[in-house]
Amino acid sequence: MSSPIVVFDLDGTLVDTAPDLVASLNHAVTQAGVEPVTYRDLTHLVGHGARAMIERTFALRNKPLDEDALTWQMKEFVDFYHGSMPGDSLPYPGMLDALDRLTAAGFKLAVCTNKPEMLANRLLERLGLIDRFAAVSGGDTFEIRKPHADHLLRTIANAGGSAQHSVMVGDSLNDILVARNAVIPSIAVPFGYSDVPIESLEPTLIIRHFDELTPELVTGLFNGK
Ligand SMILES: O=C(O)COP(=O)(O)O
Ligand SMILES: [Mg+2]
Repeated sequence: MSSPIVVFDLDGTLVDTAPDLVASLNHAVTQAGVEPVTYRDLTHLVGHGARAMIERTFALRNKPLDEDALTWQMKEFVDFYHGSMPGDSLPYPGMLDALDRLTAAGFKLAVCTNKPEMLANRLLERLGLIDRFAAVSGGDTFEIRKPHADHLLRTIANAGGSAQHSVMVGDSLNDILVARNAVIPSIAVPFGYSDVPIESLEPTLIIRHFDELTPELVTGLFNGK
């Protein structure tokens, strides 16, 4: 029988990965003479996976990037990031307790991220979180990715969850869009890496802190559908 499920985005939602994303990106791009980026830049660069983050960084700095250079940049980025995990990345306040509450109430949990699957799994392993999730899918797990509805729907199916009894929790446009495309309620958090105010994304609900993420709150969204 399929279970109720809460699906989470990873970067900027479950875990504050910004310091390591910035450090790994700068490790790669500065070797090509590209000016290092800052946390403020990151909100415009992140969200579409690692390749897009590198491409956007070169575009931001008006530097050309051909296919071979991109392949080389990806390897530098991934090797450095993978090798330093978990680095300075930390779960957001209250996140672990929220996962405990939901699991105790019978919810399945899953991760739907545009981060490459291998990096997502490694980060969750290094933070001791991997066993909490019935499924983890990355930007390269399927032939499509967020905001395509199937990224979320296939994550839910892989986790043995029920799409009718599911919500998507995220920090950015692609998380709210994937939920809307899949006709699933969305919960936005304001502490991640959105480049626009999350109110403008029109999620079903906004929570300011993980303490607000209770089984009752989630179940209320199912009933409201
Ligand atoms: O790494 C990215 O570009 C996006 O990651 P997220 O989907 O977990 O926010
Ligand atoms: Mg995110």
